[in-house]
Amino acid sequence: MIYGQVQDFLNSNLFIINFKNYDEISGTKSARLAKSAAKIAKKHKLKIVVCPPQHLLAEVARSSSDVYAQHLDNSKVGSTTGYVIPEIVKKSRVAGALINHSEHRIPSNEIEDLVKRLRELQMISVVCVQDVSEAWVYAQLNPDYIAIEPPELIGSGKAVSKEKPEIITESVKAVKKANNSTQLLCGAGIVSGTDVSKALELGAKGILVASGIVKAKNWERAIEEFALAFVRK
Ligand SMILES: O=C(CO)COP(=O)(O)O
Repeated sequence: MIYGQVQDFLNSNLFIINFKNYDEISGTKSARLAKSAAKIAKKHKLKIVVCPPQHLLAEVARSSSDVYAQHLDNSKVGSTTGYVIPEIVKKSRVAGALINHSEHRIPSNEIEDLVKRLRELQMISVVCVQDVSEAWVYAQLNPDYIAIEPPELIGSGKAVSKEKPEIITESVKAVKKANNSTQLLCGAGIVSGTDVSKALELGAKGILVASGIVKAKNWERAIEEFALAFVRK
């Protein structure tokens, strides 16, 4: 992305679908889900990013421009084995990454290094946090996004925006206090358009969702329902 495009990107809402390792997205199904996301994104002029499993990143990124890794390792370019690193995935057209997801936590010094590395590579960084105090700590690193996800609501079908609205409003404040360009996303338990609308009403710039889309019977219909919440906000 050139500079102007990066700015446009950061000014718009963001809808990230984390495929995790659900069986529903195994093999060629990841590319199919990414294609549905791209179709709805285009229809509504909305930023929808997909995070397929690591081994499918390059394949999905061949046909979709908005692909982030679910995790990256802070290992060096060169003689390192079995790690997935920013410089190399960038060359397969991966545009960003989740860092420190609740299901793949890493030490704070690695979070700091990865945010810097992604910035230098002009890739988008999304630092996942579990509570408001972590939102404040990591917002000060100025990642592109902080994604707040209370771990107990992940995969529960009970939306953070309805169960714990205060965690979103407090995180918005924490991120603002850092006084930089970082923006807040939220996730955990989001399964409907009204969950999305509520998250946006509370001040989130977008959402990070997994099972609500991946496990839906009809992917396109579910993505469309979420997308409409962004369009109608
Ligand atoms: O962990 C999450 C996204 O990264 C949230 O998962 P669910 O949408 O399944 O609750």
